[in-house]
Amino acid sequence: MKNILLIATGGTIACSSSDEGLTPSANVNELLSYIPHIKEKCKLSGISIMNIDSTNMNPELMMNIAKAIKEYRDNYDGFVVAHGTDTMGYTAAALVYMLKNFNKPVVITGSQLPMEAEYTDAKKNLSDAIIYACEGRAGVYVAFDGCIINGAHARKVKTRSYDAFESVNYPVVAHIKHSRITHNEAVQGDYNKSDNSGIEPELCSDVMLIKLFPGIDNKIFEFIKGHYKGVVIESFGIGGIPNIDNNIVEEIHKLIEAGVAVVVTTQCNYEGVDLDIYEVGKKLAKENVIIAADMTTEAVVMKLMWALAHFGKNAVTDIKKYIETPVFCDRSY
Ligand SMILES: NC(=O)C[C@H](N)C(=O)O
Repeated sequence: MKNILLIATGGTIACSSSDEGLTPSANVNELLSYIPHIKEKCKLSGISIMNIDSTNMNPELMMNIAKAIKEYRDNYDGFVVAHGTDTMGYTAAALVYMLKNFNKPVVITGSQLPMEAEYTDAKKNLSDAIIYACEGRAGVYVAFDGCIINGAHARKVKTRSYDAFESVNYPVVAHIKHSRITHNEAVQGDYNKSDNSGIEPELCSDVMLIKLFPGIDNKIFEFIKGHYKGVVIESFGIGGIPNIDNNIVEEIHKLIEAGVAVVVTTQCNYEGVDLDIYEVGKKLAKENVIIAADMTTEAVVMKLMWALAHFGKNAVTDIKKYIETPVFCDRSY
């Protein structure tokens, strides 16, 4: 029987109703008490390392999740993280980078309704996550509504429905129905075997994320130059960046000259950026602009945080190389 550790962090899955609204309160053993049948599938232990609504998640706390996995890495065959759904896509992506050289499964899950609610999705999601962790397929995944999603591609797309998560720009890795897994073998072969050389739980949070909109004021870029080591810019469409009245292309030149790591992604959900299509983009691509390709914004923000923690400011060439190289199939080009 596989030995699995459940790491509880809070989220709706652990919430109870109170006069102030839903608050995370159930501890890890209470969560497990709702799925007694799972004991037939594996040996389970649980720890609570925080009990927060995931709107309060931050890089420091994400690092604590990675550190807990590092601490228990040799004692278990797989790990399940119970987490709020609102920032789950960010934490999943952060774990992909912090754990990229870890060769055991880490499955993150949560729910739209609390475990104690009558029509909760929590029991299924938690059971599915544990069942997938028992499979022994290394990597970081999100288990939600019967889907197993690559941790670098999970995005919350619905605020209320059970099918809240989508696998953006990558196929669903497996489906789980009535505890039975159907693997999508077409994608399994893509994963490189990690060398288990170590968990690197460091992130640098000196990062800004900007979504362009018609009329955006350039002054924000001057502020970014003085305060951040990296910025992710959600451009228009396949990579459109204003260069006439509101010359943001010029601002990007200045940021790069100042040693800030500038990543260009898109505000479209699907298919990614390609700066080679339009003239403005082509010019930018020749500089040290980092191209996010079809990574999700969640993944690119966390990859930048990981890269900045390891390569530092003024190491933009190394950061560019790292971000533009696929890790756990986070980008397809
Ligand atoms: N469904 C949820 O888990 C939402 C909650 N606000 C959280 O992210 O912690």
